[in-house]
Amino acid sequence: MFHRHTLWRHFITSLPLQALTIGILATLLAKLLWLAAPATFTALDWTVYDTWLRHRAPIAVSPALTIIARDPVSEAQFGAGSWDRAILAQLITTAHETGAAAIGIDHRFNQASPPHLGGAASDALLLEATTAAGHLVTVFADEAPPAMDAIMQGHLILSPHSDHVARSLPFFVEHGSQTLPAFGLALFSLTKNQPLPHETGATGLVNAVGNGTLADLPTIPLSNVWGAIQRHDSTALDGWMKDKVVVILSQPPAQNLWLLPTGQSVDGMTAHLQFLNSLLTDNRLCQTGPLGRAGITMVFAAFIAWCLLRFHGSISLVFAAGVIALYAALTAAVLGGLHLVLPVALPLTAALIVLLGTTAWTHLTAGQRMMLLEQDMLRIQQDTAAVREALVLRESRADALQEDLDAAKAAAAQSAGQRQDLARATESLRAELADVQMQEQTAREQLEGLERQLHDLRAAGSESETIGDTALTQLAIECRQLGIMTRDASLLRLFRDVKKGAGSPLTVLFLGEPGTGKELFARAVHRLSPRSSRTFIAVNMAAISPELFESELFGHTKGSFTGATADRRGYFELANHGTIFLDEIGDLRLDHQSKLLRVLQEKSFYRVGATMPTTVDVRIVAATNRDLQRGVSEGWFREDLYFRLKGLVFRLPPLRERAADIPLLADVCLAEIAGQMSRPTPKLSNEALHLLTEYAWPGNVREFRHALERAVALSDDPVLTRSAFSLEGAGATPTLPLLNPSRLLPEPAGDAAVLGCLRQHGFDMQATAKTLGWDRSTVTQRLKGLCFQALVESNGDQAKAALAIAGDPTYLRTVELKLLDYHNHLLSVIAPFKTADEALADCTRRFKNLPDRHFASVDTLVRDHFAKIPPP
Ligand SMILES: Nc1ncnc2c1ncn2[C@@H]1O[C@H](COP(=O)(O)OP(=O)(O)OP(=O)(O)O)[C@@H](O)[C@H]1O
Repeated sequence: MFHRHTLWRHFITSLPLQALTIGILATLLAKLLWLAAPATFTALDWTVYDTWLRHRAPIAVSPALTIIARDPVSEAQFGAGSWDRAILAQLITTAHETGAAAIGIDHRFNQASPPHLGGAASDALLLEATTAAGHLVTVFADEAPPAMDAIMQGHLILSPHSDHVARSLPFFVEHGSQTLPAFGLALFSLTKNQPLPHETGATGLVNAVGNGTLADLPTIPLSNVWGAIQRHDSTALDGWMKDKVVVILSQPPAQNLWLLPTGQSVDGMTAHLQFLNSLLTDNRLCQTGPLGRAGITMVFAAFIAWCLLRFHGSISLVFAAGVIALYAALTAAVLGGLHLVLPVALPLTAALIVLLGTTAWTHLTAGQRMMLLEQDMLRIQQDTAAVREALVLRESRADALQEDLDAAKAAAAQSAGQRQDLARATESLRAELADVQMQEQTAREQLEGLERQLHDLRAAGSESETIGDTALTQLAIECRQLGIMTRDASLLRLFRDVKKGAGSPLTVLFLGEPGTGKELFARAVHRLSPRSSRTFIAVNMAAISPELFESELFGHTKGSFTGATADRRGYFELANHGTIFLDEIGDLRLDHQSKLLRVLQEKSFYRVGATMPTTVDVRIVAATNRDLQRGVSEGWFREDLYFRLKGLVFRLPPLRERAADIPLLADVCLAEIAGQMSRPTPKLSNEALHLLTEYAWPGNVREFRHALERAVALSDDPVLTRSAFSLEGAGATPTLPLLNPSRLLPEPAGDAAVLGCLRQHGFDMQATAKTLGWDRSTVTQRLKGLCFQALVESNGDQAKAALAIAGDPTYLRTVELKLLDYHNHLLSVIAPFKTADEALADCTRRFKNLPDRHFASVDTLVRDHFAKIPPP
């Protein structure tokens, strides 16, 4: 089952999920706003439709429709009010006999004719005519005679929206137990001989010809038709009525008017006839239903939310605006092309809500997302370190096996007697080698995958932070006041978090390479904390002599040991109510670690020689450039102490990852250095600045400052050029340009250059070999020679030798492993021999690819080894 925390982590790291949630909430909120102001939202929602209706090209008038309407002549002839129903009966009979496809009349059969209009005789004639016509639709009347049951009755109702504009008519309305179809719809079904549709809740949109008045439809004056009937003019009657939908408008114009989107007020019959015309000309308009509208709004809102979350700053706004504009164009295109009306108000309101909501959400969760990203990065960094270690071991194993294989092959060629044994040994070595090479390849692929993930996370980390330029500038000013020079966004963000954490009592741990400013930040924590008016004590744990550890840290009482001539307070007491900075905490011996742990846990300790404990109130800040996590897994750092120190952890980025800081630091340092030497401040040439920016700076700002000091001291020029800096000196790690490396470093290239290239590639043999254009075993032999040489120079101290080769502590572990492996292999090769000379003779054969200059080191190592073996 999913843990709540896991779900939250999953949610906050998944952009699509967040976008979808924001989309759903925005849709709901937009709907609520709609309910609060329905008229405004309705008017906005139909803007595109209303505008389109007024400005589009007029739709066709159906040739299959004939509307017979009263005219001044007929008014004079038959009177201005209701007619004698015998006239209507005559018109219906004529239409029927002429072959009309369907007949519609606006007559209501709910009252008997008065005697002066024909009375019962005319009623009988009309009933007879309508019954004979069959295909006939009348307007619904409450109490129609029973004989009307065979004839269809339609309603003339429209459904005005909340802004009082009538844009649609209901397909059906309920009246008591009856379901009445719309007049136009009923006529259309009759004409086409189709059953009425079963869409009870559906509505039809009016797609009016012209302005939507009756005059825009094909009307024929009643007097003309009547004249033709009198003259028996069958040609004219055929032209008007044959195979057509004939609608006879016998009633004086109705008083009940509806406002159309075109701005015209029309009666219900006109609107229904407009609808009928749109059906006959296949110009029926559709609109999305409530579910469709909600769905479209949700997708639209979620997409905008995704744009805002995915891209930051003004780019995200440009994307969001683009999506909105695209949707507006789409609504117009879909209405014009597909005759489908898409929602407008709901999506636009939701978009606005998303715009505000997403900005607020991003700000509210920025800290959390950053924390999760950092956790992920830390985890992947640990995985990467483990895989790198596995890779190094496999790589070394593969190289050693290759050497053994070569030696076995050479032996097999020389010794005829043991040929079979040697062939078997060769075969098994070959199989083992293939196996190890495969494992190496797998580890390499895994490593590449992890490094890609790390890269993506770093990119996400720098993207997901949305501190504006003004905020960054303000942070840079605050940093400067504390002596921290930077304009790097990641360091400024870290400073912002340090500022936040400084107020809490939590222990702070700074990690980072030497010279990255850990002590500077530790002092900043103190100055930004409520303890800033009290003492700040910095203790270098690596520099305290082991014998004096307790006395230095906890103090002693007079006479507690020889030389303790008076009571003395230790650093913890001196820092009481203030801050103690435990620098180089990773270099603390294990026995001292447990003593320190007790103080951190209990905030009390015994002075050396004291019988009563001393209690203090101190804020702990610690720093190290060593990997404490690895220390825990390798056993040189106590896990409980590590957890005590891990209150707030900050990893300071190395200078090479903060290229923007180089010019700033150069300006500040040069001004300071020149001031100290009472000289005018020199400038840096562009080339020199480029060199400083390209350099890897393993000693970070400290090394950077020293390089500038050296350059200023040795040059009198007002402009420091590239030649003023000797960065390829001891311990330097030049960054090799990515030119054709094989041309740059021919085979006899100096060891320093090969080492530089190895460091540049993090001691990845394959990558180094590729850059140099050599095969991997040549690079391995070079590194092996260098490792042997470093071992000799450090008198067999493997840690020291590894550090000399690694240069940068980041790769110390990798080099340590390789060095150990090379050395162990050498020892395993010479193990069977009794004397150094015999062993060396075998080494010459075995390590035939090792550069000659390194054999002196092999010689020393082998002889030292045999010198240590006691004589039998
Ligand atoms: N951002 C910075 N702005 C100005 N000076 C800096 C900056 N970072 C480091 N320095 C300077 O670099 C030198 C080394 O800094 P600091 O001692 O704080 O580094 P550190 O990480 O604690 O080094 P170590 O691990 O070797 O103790 C100091 O002189 C410090 O003032």
